[in-house]
Amino acid sequence: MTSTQTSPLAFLKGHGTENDFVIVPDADNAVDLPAAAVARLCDRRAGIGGDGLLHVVRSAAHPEARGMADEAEWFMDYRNADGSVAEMCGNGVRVFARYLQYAGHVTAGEVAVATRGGVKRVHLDKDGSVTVSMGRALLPEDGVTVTVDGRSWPARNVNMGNPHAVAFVESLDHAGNLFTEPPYSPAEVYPDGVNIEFVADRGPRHVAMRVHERGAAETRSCGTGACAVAVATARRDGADPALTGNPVTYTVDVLGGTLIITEHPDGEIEMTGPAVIVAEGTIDPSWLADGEIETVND
Ligand SMILES: N[C@@H](CCC[C@H](N)C(=O)O)C(=O)O
Repeated sequence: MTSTQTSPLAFLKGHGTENDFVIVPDADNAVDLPAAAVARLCDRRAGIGGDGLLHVVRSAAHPEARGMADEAEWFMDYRNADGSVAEMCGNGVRVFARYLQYAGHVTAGEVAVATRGGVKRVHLDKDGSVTVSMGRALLPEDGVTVTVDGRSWPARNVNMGNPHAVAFVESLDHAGNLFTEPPYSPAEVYPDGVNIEFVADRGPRHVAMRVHERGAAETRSCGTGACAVAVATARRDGADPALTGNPVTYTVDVLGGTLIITEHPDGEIEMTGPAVIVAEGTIDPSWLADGEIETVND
């Protein structure tokens, strides 16, 4: 926000499987949101609190989204809790679509949302869940070794528009407290940082995960992470839809609920789960413009 912002700023709060977001509607892209302001808003003690922030802007009004304006009227300008910019957020885009419906910008049915990871088609299902077509996963050959409390695991490199390292563990407790990012090597594999998922088996086509998110620490869910986990698990299980010609569906339990992930033979990945708006209000502009950021989201 610029120091010239003097009128109260509208916000909403929403979450998808408890991956929670501050939502800032700003159709004309008139609000400047530097990293410090985003971190202040996402601070759980001194601010509103969230794993990230959804800046809701018309695509035509945002330099990064103008090229997508013909396909998608709205752009999800996604920020992590520490203020850093991310390419994509799977739960965020489902909550973003729920917000568009809540605000009357769209009715139930399908809505296209522009993201830094391209245009995503989101379906507001009649049962209250939200399904998003996430596109295809990339599976670079190079992986890393992740270490927690003296235990190490190989982690599969999966790119869902944003980077993920997926490690299979015997118990999710082995991921430790995840207050800080687990060390991984070689670091060069992820020059822009990475989201790290720990996965444990729960049954046939059913896994559970915990995640350390880039720019936010441990969160209770990560949509792109759940997709990365489903793809990595399918490859581990010898269930590559491109080879079998059959879609494969995984149930992925996260700390905040359950996501259903289907990978189709053409590589397209669909994710379904809840997305809710829980509150709305106004931000005091003098509070936001003022003061130091002393704590990070936890
Ligand atoms: N929680 C999100 C992912 C948000 C971005 C991530 N922290 C990154 O920096 O890549 C999701 O639901 O996908």
